[in-house]
Amino acid sequence: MIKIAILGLGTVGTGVVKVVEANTVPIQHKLGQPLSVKTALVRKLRADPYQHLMTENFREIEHDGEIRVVVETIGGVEAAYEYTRRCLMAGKHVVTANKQLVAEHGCELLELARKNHVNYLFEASVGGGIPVLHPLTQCMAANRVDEIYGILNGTTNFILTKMVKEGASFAEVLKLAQEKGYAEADPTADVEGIDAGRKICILADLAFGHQVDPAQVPMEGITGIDLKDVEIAGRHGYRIKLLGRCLRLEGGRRTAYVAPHLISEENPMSDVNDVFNAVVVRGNATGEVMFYGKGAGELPTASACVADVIECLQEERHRPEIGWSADTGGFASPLTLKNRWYFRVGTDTLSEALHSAKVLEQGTETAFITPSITGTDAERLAAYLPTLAKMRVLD
Ligand SMILES: NC(=O)C1=CN([C@@H]2O[C@H](COP(=O)(O)OP(=O)(O)OC[C@H]3O[C@@H](n4cnc5c(N)ncnc54)[C@H](OP(=O)(O)O)[C@@H]3O)[C@@H](O)[C@H]2O)C=CC1
Ligand SMILES: N[C@@H](CC=O)C(=O)O
Ligand code: NA
Repeated sequence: MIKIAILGLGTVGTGVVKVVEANTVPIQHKLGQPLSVKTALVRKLRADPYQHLMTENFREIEHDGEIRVVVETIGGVEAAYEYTRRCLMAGKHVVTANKQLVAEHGCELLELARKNHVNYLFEASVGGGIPVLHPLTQCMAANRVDEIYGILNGTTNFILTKMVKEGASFAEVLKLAQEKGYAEADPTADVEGIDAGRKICILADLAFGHQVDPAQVPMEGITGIDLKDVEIAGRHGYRIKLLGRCLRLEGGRRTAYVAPHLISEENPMSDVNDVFNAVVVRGNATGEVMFYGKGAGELPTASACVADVIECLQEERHRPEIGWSADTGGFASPLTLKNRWYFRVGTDTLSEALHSAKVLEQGTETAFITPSITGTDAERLAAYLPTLAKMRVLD
């Protein structure tokens, strides 16, 4: 019998126990032995179906020689960082869903894992249950990855879908997303684009092999989206989605950002709804490859955690190099990127200078799409016009 422990018995932690219990047969088939959860660290003991697993004492897990893999689902940085370090130093593999910790300290924790001859795996941290990090680093290993973009946050995609399709209010759908276990403990991270920002940083780290500092990545969420723009975009063949995007630039530089985009209805990404996420990876040999599935929720996320547990146990003697350097040099501002931009301005005419813009609608306000311009030029234009909305178009 192989024993594992869980740190934090919330939505994902509980899902891990459920997946291990529900899938004993297929898991045993892969490991040659049964797998079971021995201990779960909680802040406070409570009445719960899994009360028999609970401890409030981290040292019980740290010093338990029987526990070979620890699944960290506490979230945040402080306690999660300290416990992860201590588990790795105690010679235990660590698996996590915690994108904040991976985005901020992943490179360093991978190095610590390497030194201690164990694994640090985090497939659940991006795209929840969608396999994306393994395909990126393994199946697409023969490519130079030039771009990744995607819908990376289940909560905001769920909110946008329900608001647009069912006319639900923002507050009511956010509450529903929290009840379903999709949202972060502090949902500001979801709605302000910070969660998607952490995920695009992890994708960029792995794709480009260099640390991307989340503090350098502009992150815009969905709170500024006006349903009026959703309607205008819809009448002209576009949908509005929150995208994370990272690109390789000329000269070896890289950039990343999160922002709402207009997406043509012809692009399958425009039809990714509810809690579903989709990630497109553009490799120089494969062209665009798209990954699609549930980006949040108890069981999909737990599925990715347990798969990482199985991988750690299967590959105890084989640790492939992920290739993620702590060097942050070469990161460029996404304002240098050229795109067409959607604008809605509070005026009924456009100046001569904007004659090349494609006007979508004109009344007391004007909605138009610019030719391809840099983010800096779009900012200048926004300062010059009475701008009510401004968004990149996914070209
Ligand atoms: N929910 C989802 O769909 C997904 C979540 N994730 C990530 O997974 C992680 C966990 O998320 P989720 O399960 O939703 O969050 P929850 O808030 O549901 O669970 C976190 C659990 O950790 C416990 N905890 C907090 N601090 C400590 C501590 N010091 N010692 C022991 N236990 C502690 C909390 O206890 P208490 O209640 O007492 O605070 C809570 O039960 C996060 O990093 C999140 O970003 C990733 C993908 C999807
Ligand atoms: N809060 C996150 C959870 C999964 O990463 C989301 O909504 O995507
Ligand atoms: Na994943």
